[in-house]
Amino acid sequence: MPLCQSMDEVRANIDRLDREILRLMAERGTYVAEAGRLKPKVTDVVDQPRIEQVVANARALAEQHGLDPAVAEATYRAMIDAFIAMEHKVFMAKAAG
Ligand SMILES: C=C(O[C@@H]1C=C(C(=O)O)C=C[C@H]1O)C(=O)O
Repeated sequence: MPLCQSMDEVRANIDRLDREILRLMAERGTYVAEAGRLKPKVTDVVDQPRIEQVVANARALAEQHGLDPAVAEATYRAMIDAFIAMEHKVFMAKAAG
């Protein structure tokens, strides 16, 4: 049973889901900023074991929801890279006083 009858319908649904994803990404970003505020040393900003744990969680959740885990992993690695850049800025602003 197809989900959509037209490309307009496909894109309306993608846009609807992107609004939710972006709202959740913004909320996620507030906690990444908190990490930048709480970490004592700049070398703590990139925590490789934690990154691998987040990616493994994303792959497992993707499988549960019927998403290709490779898509989840690529998306999460790109997202975490961008959040780390943001966290680094927060850390440097804090360190500058
Ligand atoms: C938020 C953290 O900082 C970084 C960002 C992460 C993320 O976006 O999930 C994970 C690991 C960190 O390198 C953290 O250490 O938990």
